[in-house]
Amino acid sequence: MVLYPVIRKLLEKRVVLASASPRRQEILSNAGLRFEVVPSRFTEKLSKASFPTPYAYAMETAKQKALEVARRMHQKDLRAPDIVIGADTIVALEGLILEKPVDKADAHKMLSRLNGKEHSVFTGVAIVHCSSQGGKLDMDVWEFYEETRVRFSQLSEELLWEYIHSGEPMDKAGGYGIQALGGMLVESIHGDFLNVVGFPLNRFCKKLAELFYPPRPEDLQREKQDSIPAVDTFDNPSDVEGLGSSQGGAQGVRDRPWAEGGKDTKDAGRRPTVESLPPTPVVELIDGYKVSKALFTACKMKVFDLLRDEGPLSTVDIARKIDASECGTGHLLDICVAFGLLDKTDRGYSNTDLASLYLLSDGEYSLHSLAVHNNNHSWHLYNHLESAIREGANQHQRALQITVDDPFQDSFYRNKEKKLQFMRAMHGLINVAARQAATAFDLSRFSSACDLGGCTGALAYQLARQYPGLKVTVFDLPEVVEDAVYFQPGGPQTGQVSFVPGDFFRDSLPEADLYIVCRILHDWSDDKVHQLLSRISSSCKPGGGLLVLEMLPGEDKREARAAVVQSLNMLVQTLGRERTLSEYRSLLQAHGFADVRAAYVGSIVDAVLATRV
Ligand SMILES: Cc1cn([C@@H]2O[C@H](COP(=O)(O)OP(=O)(O)OP(=O)(O)O)[C@@H](O)[C@H]2O)c(=O)[nH]c1=O
Repeated sequence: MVLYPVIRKLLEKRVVLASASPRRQEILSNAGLRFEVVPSRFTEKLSKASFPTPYAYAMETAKQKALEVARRMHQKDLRAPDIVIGADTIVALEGLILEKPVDKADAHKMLSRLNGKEHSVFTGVAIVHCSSQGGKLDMDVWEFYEETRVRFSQLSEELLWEYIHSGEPMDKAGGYGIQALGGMLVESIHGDFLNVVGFPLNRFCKKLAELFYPPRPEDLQREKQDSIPAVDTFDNPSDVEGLGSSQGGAQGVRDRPWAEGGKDTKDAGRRPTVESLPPTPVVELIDGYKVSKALFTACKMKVFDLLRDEGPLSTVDIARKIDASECGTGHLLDICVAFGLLDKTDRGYSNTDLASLYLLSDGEYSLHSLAVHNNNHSWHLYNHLESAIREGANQHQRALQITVDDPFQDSFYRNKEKKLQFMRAMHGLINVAARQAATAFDLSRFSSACDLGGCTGALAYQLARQYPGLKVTVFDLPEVVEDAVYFQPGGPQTGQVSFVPGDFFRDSLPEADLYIVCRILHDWSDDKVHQLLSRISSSCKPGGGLLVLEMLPGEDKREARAAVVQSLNMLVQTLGRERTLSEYRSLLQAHGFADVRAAYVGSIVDAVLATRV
């Protein structure tokens, strides 16, 4: 029996599980999936230190496992499967990533660490969608992860050793198997059990459903209920696929009684009554701005820095130190707790791991400046969203009394403090996305790259780290380059990266095998994009590459919420918009690029790589 209709869709495809884990095989075959098993030969040797989070490491390993199998199968019989699934399960405790123990002593070390404490189990999953044309393999990658929190009870040495001698720990992340004897070590679990066992089946099904049946607004209600549709909900999967986005077909409303409540319905008897109203995400949507604003304010008032330096602290102490009322501070802190940014115990408030990672003003992956930038700048523009919608244009004139021909030169770069604020915000954002962007494709065939509009060099340094033979030039306006020095990391990569001042619309571009535009094209109108692509195309040698890093909305390939929000943002703030993969494909082909490939890698950017003909 197949509960999720999307599993049925996969029955028509050649699916390969790139995993030797018997648990994964069992979980997926129990779900009714039909697949071949081709264990990956990718050795799990990625440098853990180069990942901002444990789950980023698990997702990358999962992706590499799946890509290795897809490439190998393609090479072997020139027929890649349609879909390759890779997964990687890790245990994370206090910043440490635990994989499978190498021997009994290692298992003992791991289990002793976990003893009496709560840890997280992350499984990263990569779904690689393959297609081949003329013998060339194209791969789109979709990735996600699931976290489950597991608490071990306090265990004696004797019990630990007895468990280790059972042999069970050896092929399992963290040195235990929750599904068997190891279940006795576990006091509590919060989250998906199967995720601990090795495969987050529930999230996998939801992800597939998103990919194959992108959600319609009215589906949000059901999503909120987080339910798996009943068996008979989608008897014929094609019914669901065929639903139009506007009115919904006759088949479509079968499992959406609320869809019939509209003015035009003939069946007014099925209108929801106040007793039968479904849970609504609308209030949450309405309240969204309050939460954003609370986060901006906590960042501005440096609450997270304070708690890093002096926490845990009580409300009274925090209020005194940030020079605020006790009652107001209490509200702010409670919101931060409710949204997972602060922990509250008898000893007071302290930062959660999430806040420590992203919200300290000087953290390596700090998004603090991005929050402050949204507060100080974007917020004012969004006050005029209605005008932006009516006029189809950005709102600098109305909100900030400036006419904008160039959204950067005119609004940020005229004032040193504004410029640095903007650079800090972009630096944080790109730093978080840089690793996924740099590894979305294998770029090792290029020996030089030029990052156009590369700002502080956040992406350039990550590229240098990933490809030790690559020389990267960051090309940006003189006023940006003069301050990029404040953002340079130390380390061996410094020598690989250089900065050249210039305007990519006017000055000649530095020579390179690979040109990169990361979150640049979305700032500009089609005319300007054509101008820039034509300049890149003239500088790029045949066989050279162009890597476009932008969000890719539409294409029915994945949930596109972040991309459509970003596209709206471009309307309000710039002269551009987000473009779909088909649009990029046409643009790039029009300027002499071919072999256009996409990788759906993250929530901040996706990647499109093309080769100069
Ligand atoms: C915490 C826990 C883990 N596991 C197993 O740990 C392996 C992780 O290793 P991996 O590297 O993700 O996978 P693998 O087994 O090496 O297979 P592959 O996908 O080929 O790399 C997987 O087996 C999982 O089931 C359990 O069976 N039970 C548990 O409670």
